[in-house]
Amino acid sequence: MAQKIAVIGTGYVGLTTGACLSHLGHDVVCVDVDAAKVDALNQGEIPILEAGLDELVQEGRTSGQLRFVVGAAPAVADAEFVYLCVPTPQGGDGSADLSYIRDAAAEIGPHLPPESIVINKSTVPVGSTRVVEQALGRSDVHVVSNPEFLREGSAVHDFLHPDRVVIGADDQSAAIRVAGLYLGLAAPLQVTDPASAETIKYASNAFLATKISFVNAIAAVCEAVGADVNDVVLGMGYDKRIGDAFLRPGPGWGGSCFPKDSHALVKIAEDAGYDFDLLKGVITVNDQQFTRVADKVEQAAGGSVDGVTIAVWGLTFKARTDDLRDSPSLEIVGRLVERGAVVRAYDPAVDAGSDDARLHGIEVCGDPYAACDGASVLAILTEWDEFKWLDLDKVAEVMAAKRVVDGRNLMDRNPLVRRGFVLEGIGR
Ligand SMILES: NC(=O)c1ccc[n+]([C@@H]2O[C@H](COP(=O)([O-])OP(=O)(O)OC[C@H]3O[C@@H](n4cnc5c(N)ncnc54)[C@H](O)[C@@H]3O)[C@@H](O)[C@H]2O)c1
Ligand SMILES: O=c1ccn([C@@H]2O[C@H](COP(=O)(O)OP(=O)(O)O[C@H]3O[C@H](CO)[C@@H](O)[C@H](O)[C@H]3O)[C@@H](O)[C@H]2O)c(=O)[nH]1
Repeated sequence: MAQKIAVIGTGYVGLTTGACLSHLGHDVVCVDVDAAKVDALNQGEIPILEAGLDELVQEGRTSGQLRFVVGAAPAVADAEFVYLCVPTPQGGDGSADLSYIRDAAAEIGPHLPPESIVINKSTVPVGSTRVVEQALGRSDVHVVSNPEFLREGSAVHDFLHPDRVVIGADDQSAAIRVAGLYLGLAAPLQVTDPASAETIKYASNAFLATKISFVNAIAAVCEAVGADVNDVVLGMGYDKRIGDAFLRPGPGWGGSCFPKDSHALVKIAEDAGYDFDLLKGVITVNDQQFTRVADKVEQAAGGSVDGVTIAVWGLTFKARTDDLRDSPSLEIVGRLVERGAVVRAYDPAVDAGSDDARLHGIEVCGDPYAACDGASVLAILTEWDEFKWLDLDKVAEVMAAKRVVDGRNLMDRNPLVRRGFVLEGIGR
Protein backbone atom coordinates (compact mmCIF):
# COMPACT_ATOMS: atom_id res chain seq x y z
CA MET A 1 0.00 0.00 0.00
CA ALA A 2 1.31 3.45 -0.93
CA GLN A 3 2.31 5.45 2.16
CA LYS A 4 2.90 9.17 2.51
CA ILE A 5 6.58 9.71 3.26
CA ALA A 6 8.77 12.76 3.83
CA VAL A 7 12.55 12.49 3.62
CA ILE A 8 14.59 15.19 5.38
CA GLY A 9 17.95 15.72 3.65
CA THR A 10 18.53 14.95 -0.05
CA GLY A 11 22.18 13.89 0.00
CA TYR A 12 23.57 10.47 -0.92
CA VAL A 13 21.29 8.69 1.54
CA GLY A 14 18.20 10.92 1.45
CA LEU A 15 17.96 11.25 -2.32
CA THR A 16 18.54 7.53 -2.82
CA THR A 17 16.00 6.68 -0.11
CA GLY A 18 13.38 9.05 -1.55
CA ALA A 19 13.85 7.88 -5.13
CA CYS A 20 13.82 4.19 -4.19
CA LEU A 21 10.77 4.49 -1.91
CA SER A 22 8.84 6.24 -4.67
CA HIS A 23 9.99 3.47 -7.05
CA LEU A 24 8.54 0.97 -4.54
CA GLY A 25 5.20 2.74 -4.93
CA HIS A 26 5.14 5.24 -2.06
CA ASP A 27 4.31 8.96 -2.24
CA VAL A 28 7.49 10.78 -1.33
CA VAL A 29 8.40 14.38 -0.70
CA CYS A 30 12.12 15.12 -0.28
CA VAL A 31 13.13 18.14 1.75
CA ASP A 32 16.40 20.04 1.90
CA VAL A 33 17.62 23.31 3.35
CA ASP A 34 19.79 23.81 0.25
CA ALA A 35 17.48 25.72 -2.12
CA ALA A 36 19.90 25.40 -5.07
CA LYS A 37 19.91 21.62 -4.70
CA VAL A 38 16.10 21.49 -4.55
CA ASP A 39 15.85 23.78 -7.62
CA ALA A 40 18.25 21.55 -9.54
CA LEU A 41 16.28 18.43 -8.59
CA ASN A 42 13.07 20.11 -9.70
CA GLN A 43 14.74 20.71 -13.09
CA GLY A 44 15.57 16.99 -13.22
CA GLU A 45 19.28 17.55 -12.51
CA ILE A 46 20.91 15.01 -10.19
CA PRO A 47 23.52 16.71 -7.97
CA ILE A 48 25.56 13.54 -7.32
CA LEU A 49 27.09 10.77 -9.42
CA GLU A 50 25.12 7.63 -8.53
CA ALA A 51 24.36 4.82 -10.97
CA GLY A 52 20.65 4.42 -11.73
CA LEU A 53 19.54 7.39 -9.62
CA ASP A 54 18.71 9.65 -12.55
CA GLU A 55 16.26 7.11 -13.99
CA LEU A 56 14.45 6.64 -10.66
CA VAL A 57 14.20 10.39 -10.03
CA GLN A 58 12.78 11.01 -13.51
CA GLU A 59 10.35 8.10 -13.02
CA GLY A 60 9.15 9.59 -9.72
CA ARG A 61 8.85 13.12 -11.10
CA THR A 62 6.85 11.88 -14.09
CA SER A 63 4.45 9.84 -11.96
CA GLY A 64 4.16 12.68 -9.46
CA GLN A 65 5.17 10.31 -6.63
CA LEU A 66 8.47 12.10 -5.96
CA ARG A 67 8.63 15.81 -5.16
CA PHE A 68 11.35 18.13 -3.90
CA VAL A 69 10.76 21.10 -1.61
CA VAL A 70 12.57 23.51 0.68
CA GLY A 71 11.08 23.73 4.16
CA ALA A 72 10.21 20.76 6.31
CA ALA A 73 7.08 22.10 8.01
CA PRO A 74 4.58 21.87 5.11
CA ALA A 75 6.22 18.68 3.81
CA VAL A 76 5.70 16.66 7.00
CA ALA A 77 2.21 17.96 7.78
CA ASP A 78 0.47 14.98 6.19
CA ALA A 79 3.31 12.43 6.28
CA GLU A 80 2.80 9.06 7.94
CA PHE A 81 6.54 8.43 7.97
CA VAL A 82 9.41 10.94 8.11
CA TYR A 83 12.98 9.81 7.40
CA LEU A 84 15.91 11.73 8.88
CA CYS A 85 18.85 11.57 6.43
CA VAL A 86 20.88 14.55 7.60
CA PRO A 87 24.66 14.67 8.21
CA THR A 88 26.26 13.41 11.42
CA PRO A 89 29.83 14.68 10.90
CA GLN A 90 32.74 14.07 13.21
CA GLY A 91 32.81 16.50 16.13
CA GLY A 92 35.98 17.95 17.66
CA ASP A 93 36.37 15.10 20.17
CA GLY A 94 35.73 12.35 17.57
CA SER A 95 32.11 11.82 18.52
CA ALA A 96 29.23 12.20 16.05
CA ASP A 97 27.89 15.75 15.89
CA LEU A 98 24.13 15.45 16.38
CA SER A 99 23.29 19.10 15.79
CA TYR A 100 21.76 18.50 12.33
CA ILE A 101 19.60 15.72 13.78
CA ARG A 102 18.46 17.89 16.69
CA ASP A 103 17.72 20.87 14.44
CA ALA A 104 15.76 18.79 11.93
CA ALA A 105 13.76 17.05 14.67
CA ALA A 106 13.00 20.33 16.45
CA GLU A 107 11.85 21.84 13.15
CA ILE A 108 9.43 19.05 12.24
CA GLY A 109 8.19 18.23 15.77
CA PRO A 110 5.28 20.72 15.95
CA HIS A 111 4.04 19.86 12.44
CA LEU A 112 3.94 16.06 12.53
CA PRO A 113 0.52 14.39 12.36
CA PRO A 114 -0.48 12.34 15.42
CA GLU A 115 0.82 8.74 15.43
CA SER A 116 3.31 9.41 12.64
CA ILE A 117 6.71 7.70 12.77
CA VAL A 118 10.11 9.37 12.55
CA ILE A 119 12.65 6.96 11.06
CA ASN A 120 16.29 7.78 11.65
CA LYS A 121 18.59 6.68 8.82
CA SER A 122 21.50 8.92 9.78
CA THR A 123 24.36 7.09 11.49
CA VAL A 124 24.09 7.99 15.17
CA PRO A 125 25.46 6.76 18.49
CA VAL A 126 23.47 4.75 20.97
CA GLY A 127 21.01 6.95 22.77
CA SER A 128 20.23 9.12 19.75
CA THR A 129 16.69 7.79 19.44
CA ARG A 130 16.07 9.49 22.78
CA VAL A 131 17.77 12.66 21.49
CA VAL A 132 15.36 12.72 18.54
CA GLU A 133 12.38 12.07 20.83
CA GLN A 134 13.36 14.97 23.04
CA ALA A 135 13.96 17.34 20.13
CA LEU A 136 10.61 16.40 18.58
CA GLY A 137 8.84 17.08 21.86
CA ARG A 138 5.99 14.77 20.91
CA SER A 139 4.83 11.82 23.01
CA ASP A 140 2.41 10.64 20.30
CA VAL A 141 5.10 10.21 17.64
CA HIS A 142 7.28 7.08 17.53
CA VAL A 143 10.98 7.22 16.74
CA VAL A 144 12.52 4.21 15.03
CA SER A 145 16.14 3.51 14.15
CA ASN A 146 16.67 2.15 10.63
CA PRO A 147 20.38 2.34 9.81
CA GLU A 148 21.42 2.50 6.17
CA PHE A 149 24.13 0.25 4.71
CA LEU A 150 24.27 1.48 1.10
CA ARG A 151 27.63 2.19 -0.53
CA GLU A 152 28.20 5.26 -2.64
CA GLY A 153 28.48 4.43 -6.32
CA SER A 154 26.04 1.53 -5.97
CA ALA A 155 23.56 3.25 -3.66
CA VAL A 156 20.41 2.49 -5.67
CA HIS A 157 21.35 -1.15 -6.15
CA ASP A 158 22.26 -1.52 -2.45
CA PHE A 159 19.01 0.13 -1.30
CA LEU A 160 16.85 -2.09 -3.49
CA HIS A 161 18.87 -5.28 -2.84
CA PRO A 162 20.07 -4.93 0.75
CA ASP A 163 21.82 -7.74 2.62
CA ARG A 164 19.45 -6.95 5.51
CA VAL A 165 16.98 -4.37 6.79
CA VAL A 166 17.53 -3.48 10.43
CA ILE A 167 14.78 -1.83 12.46
CA GLY A 168 15.40 -0.71 16.02
CA ALA A 169 12.24 0.13 17.94
CA ASP A 170 10.90 -0.02 21.47
CA ASP A 171 7.39 -0.21 20.12
CA GLN A 172 6.53 -3.41 18.24
CA SER A 173 3.65 -1.90 16.26
CA ALA A 174 5.87 0.97 15.05
CA ALA A 175 8.49 -1.59 13.95
CA ILE A 176 5.85 -3.53 12.01
CA ARG A 177 4.60 -0.36 10.29
CA VAL A 178 8.16 0.55 9.23
CA ALA A 179 8.83 -3.03 8.05
CA GLY A 180 5.76 -2.67 5.81
CA LEU A 181 7.53 0.05 3.82
CA TYR A 182 10.08 -2.49 2.64
CA LEU A 183 7.67 -5.24 1.64
CA GLY A 184 8.91 -5.01 -1.96
CA LEU A 185 12.46 -5.97 -0.96
CA ALA A 186 13.68 -9.55 -0.72
CA ALA A 187 15.92 -9.14 2.32
CA PRO A 188 16.17 -10.55 5.82
CA LEU A 189 14.47 -8.26 8.30
CA GLN A 190 15.93 -7.85 11.77
CA VAL A 191 13.81 -6.13 14.40
CA THR A 192 15.70 -5.21 17.52
CA ASP A 193 15.97 -2.45 20.12
CA PRO A 194 17.28 1.01 19.09
CA ALA A 195 20.63 0.63 20.91
CA SER A 196 21.39 -2.62 19.10
CA ALA A 197 20.33 -1.20 15.71
CA GLU A 198 22.59 1.83 16.20
CA THR A 199 25.46 -0.41 17.27
CA ILE A 200 24.99 -2.77 14.29
CA LYS A 201 25.68 0.17 11.97
CA TYR A 202 28.91 1.25 13.69
CA ALA A 203 30.10 -2.32 14.24
CA SER A 204 29.58 -3.17 10.56
CA ASN A 205 31.55 -0.19 9.31
CA ALA A 206 34.30 -0.74 11.89
CA PHE A 207 34.59 -4.40 10.94
CA LEU A 208 34.88 -3.58 7.23
CA ALA A 209 37.52 -0.93 7.97
CA THR A 210 39.33 -3.53 10.10
CA LYS A 211 39.45 -5.95 7.17
CA ILE A 212 41.01 -3.32 4.93
CA SER A 213 43.57 -2.19 7.52
CA PHE A 214 44.39 -5.85 8.11
CA VAL A 215 45.03 -6.52 4.43
CA ASN A 216 47.06 -3.32 4.09
CA ALA A 217 49.19 -4.46 7.04
CA ILE A 218 49.58 -7.88 5.40
CA ALA A 219 50.61 -6.05 2.21
CA ALA A 220 53.40 -4.36 4.18
CA VAL A 221 54.50 -7.78 5.46
CA CYS A 222 54.40 -9.12 1.89
CA GLU A 223 56.70 -6.34 0.73
CA ALA A 224 59.09 -7.07 3.59
CA VAL A 225 59.25 -10.83 2.99
CA GLY A 226 58.91 -10.91 -0.80
CA ALA A 227 55.37 -12.33 -1.06
CA ASP A 228 52.57 -11.14 -3.37
CA VAL A 229 49.55 -9.83 -1.47
CA ASN A 230 47.17 -10.56 -4.37
CA ASP A 231 48.11 -14.24 -4.20
CA VAL A 232 47.90 -14.15 -0.40
CA VAL A 233 44.34 -12.73 -0.50
CA LEU A 234 43.34 -15.27 -3.14
CA GLY A 235 44.63 -18.08 -0.95
CA MET A 236 42.96 -16.69 2.17
CA GLY A 237 39.68 -16.09 0.34
CA TYR A 238 39.26 -19.76 -0.61
CA ASP A 239 38.61 -20.36 3.09
CA LYS A 240 34.85 -19.82 3.33
CA ARG A 241 35.24 -18.59 6.90
CA ILE A 242 37.36 -15.73 5.61
CA GLY A 243 36.13 -14.98 2.09
CA ASP A 244 37.80 -12.43 -0.14
CA ALA A 245 35.33 -9.54 0.16
CA PHE A 246 36.72 -6.21 1.33
CA LEU A 247 40.30 -7.45 1.29
CA ARG A 248 41.57 -5.34 -1.60
CA PRO A 249 44.83 -3.70 -0.58
CA GLY A 250 45.02 -0.02 -1.45
CA PRO A 251 45.99 3.47 -0.38
CA GLY A 252 43.94 3.19 2.83
CA TRP A 253 40.23 3.53 3.44
CA GLY A 254 38.34 6.82 3.34
CA GLY A 255 35.03 8.30 2.31
CA SER A 256 32.21 10.01 4.10
CA CYS A 257 31.61 7.16 6.57
CA PHE A 258 34.50 4.91 7.65
CA PRO A 259 36.75 7.67 9.03
CA LYS A 260 34.08 9.49 11.04
CA ASP A 261 32.25 6.34 12.10
CA SER A 262 35.38 4.57 13.33
CA HIS A 263 36.35 7.61 15.42
CA ALA A 264 32.77 7.85 16.70
CA LEU A 265 32.81 4.19 17.80
CA VAL A 266 36.10 4.68 19.65
CA LYS A 267 34.45 7.59 21.48
CA ILE A 268 31.19 5.72 22.13
CA ALA A 269 33.21 2.89 23.70
CA GLU A 270 35.41 5.29 25.68
CA ASP A 271 32.38 7.14 27.06
CA ALA A 272 30.95 3.79 28.12
CA GLY A 273 34.20 2.81 29.87
CA TYR A 274 35.75 0.50 27.25
CA ASP A 275 39.09 1.30 25.66
CA PHE A 276 38.70 0.10 22.05
CA ASP A 277 42.42 -0.41 21.39
CA LEU A 278 41.77 -2.73 18.45
CA LEU A 279 39.83 -0.08 16.52
CA LYS A 280 42.38 2.60 17.44
CA GLY A 281 45.01 0.33 15.86
CA VAL A 282 42.89 -0.03 12.73
CA ILE A 283 42.79 3.78 12.42
CA THR A 284 46.54 4.07 13.04
CA VAL A 285 47.32 1.47 10.37
CA ASN A 286 45.17 3.46 7.95
CA ASP A 287 47.03 6.72 8.67
CA GLN A 288 50.30 4.83 8.21
CA GLN A 289 49.07 3.57 4.86
CA PHE A 290 48.58 7.13 3.54
CA THR A 291 52.16 7.90 4.57
CA ARG A 292 53.50 4.60 3.17
CA VAL A 293 52.02 5.37 -0.25
CA ALA A 294 53.37 8.95 -0.17
CA ASP A 295 56.78 7.44 0.74
CA LYS A 296 56.57 5.06 -2.23
CA VAL A 297 56.01 8.00 -4.55
CA GLU A 298 58.93 9.83 -2.95
CA GLN A 299 61.20 6.81 -3.39
CA ALA A 300 60.06 6.40 -7.01
CA ALA A 301 61.00 10.06 -7.55
CA GLY A 302 64.53 9.26 -6.38
CA GLY A 303 64.24 10.14 -2.70
CA SER A 304 62.68 13.60 -2.80
CA VAL A 305 59.58 15.15 -4.38
CA ASP A 306 60.65 18.70 -3.62
CA GLY A 307 60.03 20.68 -6.81
CA VAL A 308 59.21 17.44 -8.67
CA THR A 309 56.07 17.12 -10.82
CA ILE A 310 53.90 14.17 -9.77
CA ALA A 311 50.94 13.02 -11.87
CA VAL A 312 47.95 11.62 -9.98
CA TRP A 313 45.13 9.60 -11.50
CA GLY A 314 42.11 9.48 -9.20
CA LEU A 315 41.00 11.97 -6.55
CA THR A 316 37.66 10.61 -5.31
CA PHE A 317 37.68 8.24 -2.32
CA LYS A 318 36.89 5.31 -4.61
CA ALA A 319 35.76 4.77 -8.19
CA ARG A 320 32.20 5.35 -9.47
CA THR A 321 31.53 8.25 -7.08
CA ASP A 322 32.22 11.97 -7.29
CA ASP A 323 32.63 12.19 -3.50
CA LEU A 324 35.90 13.72 -2.28
CA ARG A 325 35.06 13.55 1.42
CA ASP A 326 38.01 12.10 3.37
CA SER A 327 39.52 10.74 0.18
CA PRO A 328 42.72 8.68 0.69
CA SER A 329 43.97 10.21 -2.57
CA LEU A 330 43.70 13.70 -1.11
CA GLU A 331 45.43 12.53 2.10
CA ILE A 332 48.35 11.22 0.05
CA VAL A 333 48.45 14.22 -2.28
CA GLY A 334 48.44 16.49 0.80
CA ARG A 335 51.53 14.70 2.14
CA LEU A 336 53.26 15.05 -1.25
CA VAL A 337 52.43 18.76 -1.53
CA GLU A 338 53.76 19.27 2.02
CA ARG A 339 57.02 17.71 0.86
CA GLY A 340 57.23 20.21 -2.03
CA ALA A 341 55.72 18.20 -4.91
CA VAL A 342 53.95 19.87 -7.81
CA VAL A 343 50.81 17.75 -8.30
CA ARG A 344 48.92 17.52 -11.59
CA ALA A 345 45.84 15.33 -11.26
CA TYR A 346 43.05 13.84 -13.32
CA ASP A 347 39.81 12.23 -12.17
CA PRO A 348 36.87 11.37 -14.44
CA ALA A 349 34.43 12.70 -11.82
CA VAL A 350 36.24 15.96 -10.99
CA ASP A 351 36.04 19.03 -13.26
CA ALA A 352 39.28 20.64 -14.38
CA GLY A 353 37.87 24.03 -13.39
CA SER A 354 36.63 22.88 -9.97
CA ASP A 355 36.95 25.52 -7.25
CA ASP A 356 36.47 22.93 -4.49
CA ALA A 357 38.63 24.07 -1.55
CA ARG A 358 39.77 20.48 -0.94
CA LEU A 359 41.63 20.62 -4.26
CA HIS A 360 43.61 23.69 -3.30
CA GLY A 361 47.27 23.28 -4.30
CA ILE A 362 46.51 20.63 -6.97
CA GLU A 363 46.36 21.39 -10.67
CA VAL A 364 43.31 19.45 -11.86
CA CYS A 365 43.64 18.55 -15.55
CA GLY A 366 40.92 17.79 -18.10
CA ASP A 367 42.48 14.55 -19.32
CA PRO A 368 44.81 11.86 -17.97
CA TYR A 369 47.63 12.57 -20.45
CA ALA A 370 47.72 16.29 -19.58
CA ALA A 371 48.16 15.27 -15.92
CA CYS A 372 51.22 13.19 -16.90
CA ASP A 373 52.86 15.97 -18.91
CA GLY A 374 56.39 16.44 -17.56
CA ALA A 375 55.73 14.24 -14.51
CA SER A 376 58.51 12.15 -12.97
CA VAL A 377 56.11 9.71 -11.28
CA LEU A 378 52.51 8.71 -11.98
CA ALA A 379 50.55 7.74 -8.82
CA ILE A 380 47.28 5.85 -9.36
CA LEU A 381 45.13 6.43 -6.29
CA THR A 382 41.54 5.62 -7.30
CA GLU A 383 40.53 2.43 -9.12
CA TRP A 384 38.61 3.94 -12.07
CA ASP A 385 38.29 1.17 -14.68
CA GLU A 386 39.05 3.52 -17.55
CA PHE A 387 42.65 3.97 -16.31
CA LYS A 388 43.31 0.38 -17.40
CA TRP A 389 42.51 1.12 -21.02
CA LEU A 390 44.50 4.32 -21.53
CA ASP A 391 47.17 4.67 -24.21
CA LEU A 392 50.42 3.78 -22.39
CA ASP A 393 52.56 4.87 -25.35
CA LYS A 394 51.08 8.33 -25.03
CA VAL A 395 51.71 8.29 -21.27
CA ALA A 396 55.35 7.24 -21.84
CA GLU A 397 55.78 9.98 -24.41
CA VAL A 398 54.67 12.86 -22.17
CA MET A 399 56.23 11.80 -18.85
CA ALA A 400 59.68 13.02 -17.83
CA ALA A 401 60.44 9.56 -16.39
CA LYS A 402 58.60 6.24 -16.73
CA ARG A 403 57.74 5.46 -13.12
CA VAL A 404 54.35 4.38 -11.80
CA VAL A 405 53.16 3.86 -8.23
CA ASP A 406 49.94 1.87 -8.53
CA GLY A 407 48.20 2.47 -5.20
CA ARG A 408 45.29 0.22 -6.18
CA ASN A 409 47.13 -2.67 -7.91
CA LEU A 410 44.90 -1.75 -10.83
CA MET A 411 47.19 -1.91 -13.83
CA ASP A 412 48.46 -4.91 -15.77
CA ARG A 413 52.17 -5.18 -15.05
CA ASN A 414 53.37 -6.54 -18.43
CA PRO A 415 52.22 -3.77 -20.79
CA LEU A 416 53.88 -1.21 -18.51
CA VAL A 417 57.13 -3.16 -18.10
CA ARG A 418 57.29 -3.79 -21.89
CA ARG A 419 57.30 -0.02 -22.40
CA GLY A 420 60.11 0.47 -19.92
CA PHE A 421 58.05 1.66 -16.94
CA VAL A 422 59.23 0.90 -13.43
CA LEU A 423 56.09 -0.16 -11.52
CA GLU A 424 55.60 -0.21 -7.76
CA GLY A 425 52.34 -1.62 -6.37
CA ILE A 426 50.96 -2.33 -2.91
CA GLY A 427 52.26 -5.51 -1.31
CA ARG A 428 53.76 -7.06 -4.42
N1 LIG B 1 26.91 8.53 2.25
C1 LIG B 1 26.75 7.26 2.54
O1 LIG B 1 27.22 6.37 1.82
C2 LIG B 1 26.01 6.84 3.77
C3 LIG B 1 25.58 5.51 3.91
C4 LIG B 1 24.90 5.14 5.07
C5 LIG B 1 24.64 6.07 6.06
N2 LIG B 1 25.07 7.35 5.91
C6 LIG B 1 24.71 8.32 6.95
O2 LIG B 1 23.57 9.06 6.48
C7 LIG B 1 23.63 10.42 6.93
C8 LIG B 1 23.58 11.35 5.73
O3 LIG B 1 24.73 11.13 4.94
P1 LIG B 1 24.83 11.68 3.44
O4 LIG B 1 26.12 11.17 2.91
O5 LIG B 1 23.58 11.43 2.71
O6 LIG B 1 24.97 13.26 3.72
P2 LIG B 1 24.98 14.44 2.66
O7 LIG B 1 25.86 15.48 3.21
O8 LIG B 1 25.25 13.90 1.29
O9 LIG B 1 23.47 14.97 2.64
C9 LIG B 1 22.84 15.54 3.74
C10 LIG B 1 21.78 16.53 3.24
O10 LIG B 1 21.00 16.96 4.36
C11 LIG B 1 20.68 18.34 4.15
N3 LIG B 1 20.25 18.91 5.43
C12 LIG B 1 20.98 19.23 6.52
N4 LIG B 1 20.18 19.69 7.50
C13 LIG B 1 18.90 19.66 7.02
C14 LIG B 1 17.64 20.03 7.55
N5 LIG B 1 17.51 20.50 8.81
N6 LIG B 1 16.55 19.90 6.77
C15 LIG B 1 16.66 19.43 5.50
N7 LIG B 1 17.84 19.07 4.94
C16 LIG B 1 18.94 19.17 5.70
C17 LIG B 1 21.95 18.92 3.57
O11 LIG B 1 21.73 20.14 2.91
C18 LIG B 1 22.35 17.79 2.60
O12 LIG B 1 21.78 17.96 1.32
C19 LIG B 1 24.91 10.51 7.78
O13 LIG B 1 24.58 10.25 9.12
C20 LIG B 1 25.77 9.37 7.24
O14 LIG B 1 26.69 8.90 8.19
C21 LIG B 1 25.72 7.76 4.79
O1 LIG C 1 38.55 -4.09 -0.28
C1 LIG C 1 38.43 -2.87 -0.14
C2 LIG C 1 37.17 -2.23 -0.05
C3 LIG C 1 37.12 -0.85 0.14
N1 LIG C 1 38.26 -0.12 0.23
C4 LIG C 1 38.18 1.33 0.50
O2 LIG C 1 37.34 1.54 1.62
C5 LIG C 1 36.66 2.79 1.53
C6 LIG C 1 35.16 2.63 1.68
O3 LIG C 1 34.66 1.89 0.58
P1 LIG C 1 33.12 1.44 0.50
O4 LIG C 1 32.77 0.72 1.72
O5 LIG C 1 32.91 0.77 -0.79
O6 LIG C 1 32.43 2.89 0.42
P2 LIG C 1 31.26 3.66 1.19
O7 LIG C 1 30.36 4.16 0.13
O8 LIG C 1 31.91 4.63 2.11
O9 LIG C 1 30.43 2.57 2.02
C7 LIG C 1 30.71 2.24 3.38
O10 LIG C 1 30.19 3.21 4.26
C8 LIG C 1 28.76 3.40 4.13
C9 LIG C 1 28.37 4.55 5.04
O11 LIG C 1 28.22 4.18 6.36
C10 LIG C 1 28.06 2.09 4.49
O12 LIG C 1 26.66 2.27 4.39
C11 LIG C 1 28.55 0.99 3.56
O13 LIG C 1 27.96 -0.25 3.93
C12 LIG C 1 30.07 0.88 3.68
O14 LIG C 1 30.56 -0.09 2.75
C13 LIG C 1 37.07 3.39 0.16
O15 LIG C 1 38.12 4.30 0.36
C14 LIG C 1 37.54 2.15 -0.61
O16 LIG C 1 38.46 2.44 -1.64
C15 LIG C 1 39.51 -0.74 0.12
O17 LIG C 1 40.55 -0.08 0.19
N2 LIG C 1 39.54 -2.10 -0.06
